[in-house]
Amino acid sequence: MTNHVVLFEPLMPANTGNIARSCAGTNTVLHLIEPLGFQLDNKHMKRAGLDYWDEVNVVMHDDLPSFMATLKADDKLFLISKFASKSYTDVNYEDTNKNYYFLFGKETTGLPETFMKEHAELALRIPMSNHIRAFNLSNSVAIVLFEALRQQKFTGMELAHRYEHDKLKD
Ligand SMILES: C[S@@+](CC[C@H](N)C(=O)[O-])C[C@H]1O[C@@H](n2cnc3c(N)ncnc32)[C@H](O)[C@@H]1O
Repeated sequence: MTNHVVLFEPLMPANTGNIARSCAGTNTVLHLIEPLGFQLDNKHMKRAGLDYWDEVNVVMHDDLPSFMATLKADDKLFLISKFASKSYTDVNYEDTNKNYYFLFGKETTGLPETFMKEHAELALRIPMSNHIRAFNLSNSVAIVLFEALRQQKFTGMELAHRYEHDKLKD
């Protein structure tokens, strides 16, 4: 079982850097669908991802159809979009034999409308008030990813760690 975060044409390097850091910390594969709005060596992206960029398994895709062509019959794909009427919490992500792919839209225009309509049954919303247009992309990734990880009982992650200088222990 693996979790996959898929970013459709991300524009802002700091968002992708933050998401790369979250992926490194959760053993999640990061897929980037081109074109990107920045160079992968952008200093803002590197800074947001700090020293963690080398720890992330990054897979590049030329475009959305190329990414879709890599999916296997058993893979579970979800479109993460405010336009969905089903909540991301109303899905079971527990099956540890499956690959879960969470596809997020670009910061300005989200996912393409025709693609959304073709796969409407796969769309999931993060509940939100009407005071904002949408959540930030990297926050949206963290919200959905950690619900999947919670249901998977944080498999492969450390629930506790003994640090050399530990603020809670001697
Ligand atoms: C800044 S939002 C883009 C908003 C854009 N106007 C749109 O049409 O989706 C960037 C991405 O974050 C995710 N996102 C933000 N808020 C969300 C919400 N309430 N529910 C689900 N996804 C959300 C989506 O993947 C979205 O494409």
